[in-house]
Amino acid sequence: MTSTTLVPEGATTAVALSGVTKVYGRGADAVVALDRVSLDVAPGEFVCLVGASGCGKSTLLNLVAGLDAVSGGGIHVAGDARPGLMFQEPALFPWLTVGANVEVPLKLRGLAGAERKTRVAELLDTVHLGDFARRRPHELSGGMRQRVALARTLALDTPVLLMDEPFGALDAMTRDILHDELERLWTARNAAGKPLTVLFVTHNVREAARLADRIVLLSSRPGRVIWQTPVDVARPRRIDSAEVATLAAEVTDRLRAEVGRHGH
Ligand SMILES: Nc1ncnc2c1ncn2[C@@H]1O[C@H](COP(=O)(O)OP(=O)(O)OP(=O)(O)O)[C@@H](O)[C@H]1O
Repeated sequence: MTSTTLVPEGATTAVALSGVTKVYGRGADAVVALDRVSLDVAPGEFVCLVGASGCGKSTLLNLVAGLDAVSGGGIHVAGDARPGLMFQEPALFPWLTVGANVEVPLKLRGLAGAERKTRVAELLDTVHLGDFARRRPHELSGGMRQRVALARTLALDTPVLLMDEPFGALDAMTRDILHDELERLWTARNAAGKPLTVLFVTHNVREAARLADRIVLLSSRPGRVIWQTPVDVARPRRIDSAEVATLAAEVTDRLRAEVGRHGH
């Protein structure tokens, strides 16, 4: 099975991948990273992509972000909106204050000075950093820096958020808090009629079961969609709940079977 979708027929999609193939290099050195991946993501849907190391998860996000070109197939992002991208490293400008970091996308979007100030304050409040606008990144903890990165990505006012292991470098407690915050702001955006579609890559199956509306499992290289499941667990969720643990165990079994099939 290389082409699957759980989005009801006729529903609009925020991100559509159809038969996406990505090959790096040429000839004998060619690496097929993705092989005919098809995936429709509904507006406001939270999709977690899981898979063994090297199965092409980051490649997929980079292609959706427009940072690289597909070798075959097509990608459509609704309204041709530029997605926001967040990585494991916050990638903040160390010489700028927290507020100035969040202001960068607003300047690029051409917002006037007064409007920028208001928006920076709102965004920092959203991630509970209202009192830290004048600090510099090195004065903050890792979790706080990732919150600044999230505020800066939200400043793009994008309907599509691409997250590549964004909490992978954080301790479990901090990650837990950021899961709550991300879920809260994602729920608020959807409730306000400004859907936030999230494509979230993780190695951590518990994290996927904690956050996702749908979990999509990619095969080992070349990456293909081999299995997916809706997550019917009421929100807000807890990562240590029995329902999340049961689903995570099922995904782990599937992942183990896939890794075992490939011997790596
Ligand atoms: N620029 C590149 N040139 C050649 N091969 C590449 C390039 N980028 C990625 N690859 C290869 O493509 C495959 C998919 O890489 P990718 O980083 O997308 O996987 P991943 O699932 O995100 O991995 P991980 O979980 O380890 O982060 C890997 O085999 C990788 O070595």
